[in-house]
Amino acid sequence: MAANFILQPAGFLDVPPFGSSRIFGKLISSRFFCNASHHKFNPVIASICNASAVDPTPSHSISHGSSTESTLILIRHGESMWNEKNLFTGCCDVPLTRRGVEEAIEAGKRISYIPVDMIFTSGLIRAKMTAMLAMTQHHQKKVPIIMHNESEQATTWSQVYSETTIKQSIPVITTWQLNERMYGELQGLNKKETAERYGKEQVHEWRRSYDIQPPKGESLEMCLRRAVTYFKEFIEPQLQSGKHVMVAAHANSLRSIIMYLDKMTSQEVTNLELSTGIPLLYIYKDGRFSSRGSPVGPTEAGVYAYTESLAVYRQQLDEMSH
Ligand SMILES: O=C(O)[C@H](O)COP(=O)(O)O
Repeated sequence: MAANFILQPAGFLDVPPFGSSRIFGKLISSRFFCNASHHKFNPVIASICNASAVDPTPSHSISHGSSTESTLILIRHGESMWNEKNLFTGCCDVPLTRRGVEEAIEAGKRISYIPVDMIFTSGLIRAKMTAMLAMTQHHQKKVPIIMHNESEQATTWSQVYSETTIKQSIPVITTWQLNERMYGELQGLNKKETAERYGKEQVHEWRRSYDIQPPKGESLEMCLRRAVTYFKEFIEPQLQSGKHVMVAAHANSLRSIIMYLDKMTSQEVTNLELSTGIPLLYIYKDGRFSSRGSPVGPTEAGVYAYTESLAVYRQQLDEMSH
């Protein structure tokens, strides 16, 4: 039985009274919801649908009456080889430096006790590397698996056939909507040299203003339109259904998402700077996001005291490893 036919995807299917039967769940999912061919014109839906089938159960959730609490981790990728050279990168697909690899591993240690059921990354290797390296440190010891739904064949050829293995996996959805802003004709140029040529103020405006586009590139506002639309449409429903989500992306796609989460004005966001490899934690509850800053380390008590759920989850992981 193929992975995307096994379990109902949370958030897509209201199971009827007799739907707790696994068999019935299979039939419903395969016929109406998780059949890759059914979604062949919508790879995004297919991807998420398939992912939900990979890991259907939140690793730990606490419901308070009708409300569920879930965690959201945002992380900017570690230092890339063009960050090191101080080049405008945008949508150019460059890997992490050695330091970037270490930052990703360090970030992984900092979130090693925070539950993660699903990962969303941009389509760029520096974000994917960061997510994967971070997960090598997680105490849950689940394996992140990149979902391949770019074609029907890719979906079929990447099926997992063991339910036990599926339970030990974390689906990773990659999507261009979380990519770095497209920096247009600045891509590949040195930031310092560009400031010398066009003036510091002009370059600062291109880099930090909300609605001014760099030459032939995207403004933050344009980047926000695709990143936040994707977030609302595909990530928020997962949080609503109780899944704990990590998003590995980029300075500007994350600045736009944070602008939305923290309800920042277009003026406030101009001062928001994100360091490479620093995870940020949000708690999602009753349809609201509250920012909890950045977990400092697995031994630091503070962050786990924020919610009962996090404290219990941490304790469970500790018990499992002893
Ligand atoms: O694309 C880039 O060059 C960086 O990742 C972000 O650049 P910025 O700090 O100029 O926005």
